Amino acid sequence: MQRKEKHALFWGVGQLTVMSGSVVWLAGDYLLPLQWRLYFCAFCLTIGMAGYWAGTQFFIGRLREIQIRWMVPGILIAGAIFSSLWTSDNNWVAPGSGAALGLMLLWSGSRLIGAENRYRLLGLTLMARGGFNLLVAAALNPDVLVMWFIGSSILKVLSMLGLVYAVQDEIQQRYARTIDSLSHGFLIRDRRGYVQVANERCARLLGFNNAQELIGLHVCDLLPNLTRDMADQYFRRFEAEGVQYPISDTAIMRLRNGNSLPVELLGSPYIERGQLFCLVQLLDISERKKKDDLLYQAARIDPVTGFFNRHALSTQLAQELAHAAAAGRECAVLFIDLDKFKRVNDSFGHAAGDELLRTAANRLHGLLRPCDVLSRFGGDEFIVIIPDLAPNSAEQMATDCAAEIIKAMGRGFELSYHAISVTASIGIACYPNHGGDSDTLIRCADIAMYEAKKAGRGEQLIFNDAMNAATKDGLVIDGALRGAIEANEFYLVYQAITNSHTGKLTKVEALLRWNSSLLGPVSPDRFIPVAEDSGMIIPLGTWVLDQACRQMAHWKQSVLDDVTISINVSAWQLAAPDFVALVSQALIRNGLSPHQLELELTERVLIEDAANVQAVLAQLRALGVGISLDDFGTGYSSLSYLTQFHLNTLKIDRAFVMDIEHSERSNNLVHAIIAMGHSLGLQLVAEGVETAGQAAILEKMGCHYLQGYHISRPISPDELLRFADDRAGRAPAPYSDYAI
Ligand SMILES: Nc1nc2c(ncn2[C@@H]2O[C@@H]3COP(=O)(O)O[C@H]4[C@@H](O)[C@H](n5cnc6c(=O)[nH]c(N)nc65)O[C@@H]4COP(=O)(O)O[C@H]3[C@H]2O)c(=O)[nH]1
Repeated sequence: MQRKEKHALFWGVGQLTVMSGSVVWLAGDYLLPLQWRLYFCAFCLTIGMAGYWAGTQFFIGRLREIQIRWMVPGILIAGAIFSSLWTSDNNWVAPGSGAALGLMLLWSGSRLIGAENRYRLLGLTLMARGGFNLLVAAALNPDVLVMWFIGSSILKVLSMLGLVYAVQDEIQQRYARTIDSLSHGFLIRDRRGYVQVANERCARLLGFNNAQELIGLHVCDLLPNLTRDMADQYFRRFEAEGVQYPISDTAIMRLRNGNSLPVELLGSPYIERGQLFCLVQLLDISERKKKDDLLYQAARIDPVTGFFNRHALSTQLAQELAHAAAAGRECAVLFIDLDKFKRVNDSFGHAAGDELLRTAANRLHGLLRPCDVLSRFGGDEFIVIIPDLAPNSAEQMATDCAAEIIKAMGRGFELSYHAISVTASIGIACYPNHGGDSDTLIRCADIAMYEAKKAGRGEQLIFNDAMNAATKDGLVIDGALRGAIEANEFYLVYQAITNSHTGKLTKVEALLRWNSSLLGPVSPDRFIPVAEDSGMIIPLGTWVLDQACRQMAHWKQSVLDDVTISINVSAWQLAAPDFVALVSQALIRNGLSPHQLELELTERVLIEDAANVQAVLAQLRALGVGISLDDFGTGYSSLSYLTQFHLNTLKIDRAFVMDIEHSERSNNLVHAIIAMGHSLGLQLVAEGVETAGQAAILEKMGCHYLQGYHISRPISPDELLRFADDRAGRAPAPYSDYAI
């Protein structure tokens, strides 16, 4: 039972028993014999007084448990005393009761007047009633009884009003205290949208001095993005059936000082006097929103460069493509890869790598239009979206932009502690020519970038279908390469390299062959680049080194005992930290002397990672292993490599040898290479010698060794042995019968 109801109960019981006692006494002997009326009235009086006393104590919060426990015995004792007093002289019943009641009411009124303000009216009326009762008790006669009845009825009505006022005020105060103690802002709006009730927290949240200032404002005054229509519609949602309460929404509220505050609104409807109201809780979510924003940023922004990351790029590109499709425009995607970035990271550390990425990104950004989008796609890869291009202009715009980027990247970077030069390779794909969705366009641009990288550093290429086919081929080969070593699908063939003057077999080149169980024979030109990309070249290269050395060991004591075997080594193998150890172990394991092994490198290997390569080559040279530069003349052809890397052998590419008989230019070029090789003390091998005429010219020019189909095709070990036997037994002569 609620507090006020208990109070009403006590007072009600008091009132009722007093009235019953009065009625029974006034009814006289008609109702009960005197003795019984005396008992009844004595107990009615004590119960009535106990009711007033307990009600008052309860009202002012002083009613204790022990007092309640003693109430019944107290009533019985007091009732017994009254009845024994009145039995001796019943003239005292009416004045005694009036006086006792009057004193009780005076006490009750004085307690209430001394309590809170809201009890004053009630207290006054009780005191008036008490005084009135005492007066009447003092001058009791039949006329006074009527007056007493009328007067006390009026005062009772006034007491009731005082009670109603006190109770209502207390309920309101309690209600206000409750909503003010809520940690959330809280307001009640009516059907028209006007604030009816608000708590202090709500006022503080919205920058008002007190809740009163909010009363009467329209919700549209607090929510800048809300129109009256929308506010009305919002309300109608409550009237719709099946809606779960509270309805939750987030909104930006306008503060009194004009600032805004993100809040979560929880709205619950309720009906009061047939009117629909909405009770709204306001939760300040500015901290949560800040965190959300941070998370959102973190999910979209690359922490190193501060530009979009891969995830944001896809979303952005999808939006640009949707816009382009709707507006009949074109769009270009530039896939940019910083060449040699890995080397910067490895040599100068990640801090320098990050600084390079940041500087490069800022430089890139400086070249773009405001509407272009720059993102770091991962590692050293950036993607630029050039949106909103006129029909048939995307490729031109993209190549112009790519040319500017390549130029800008080529200017070199002054980092905090290092000056670094990098180049950029760029692949371009355009919407709608190369694809209609972001994944396809990014993939196409990536493929084109890869091809651009293959074509040389600092290049740009637009995607075409042939590139796609090459990539698909690469993927198929990549899949088939897995497990191919374990399945013994590789073998080596050997191509003779003979002395140009004597025809004696001096060296053999080990060439890798792959007979794939899935794809059949696959040429090294197809699978070596794929193996290099996937990293498979490391175990494959180790296998070749081991196999070639083992074969050499097998040829010991034969006619091939003193030939040198040369094997091709890719850049990745050379970069592996244990490469020198692997070479040395292979030699020891197979009982070979280091000068019997020559490693063939391409020019690209030398420039990829010059500092590291130089160190590794120095160790290999120290070991006694020969180093030969393959395909000389096709790539960078920098003379500085020849001195810088202390090479033993220079292999002249077959592209020059091929035309030597008919092209004066090739002839002059080969001549110059041979002369230069002589001056540097290098051994010279001419590759791709296919005719006797070529062999004769090369011999005349002073080329030391010849290799090519004219001498022998790459052949199996047994055939090579027969070839060597044959050569050892007869005079120098053109030879081309061995072929596989
Ligand atoms: N047209 C013509 N071609 C001639 C003639 N004489 C030799 N050839 C071919 O020229 C290539 C010489 O090998 P390369 O320049 O090192 O070029 C090699 C080498 O770069 C790479 N390669 C082969 N085996 C290995 C290996 O074990 N490891 C690595 N990393 N690369 C290898 O694959 C390339 C191609 O190898 P192959 O297909 O075996 O092709 C071989 C050989 O068959 C000729 O007179 N005319």
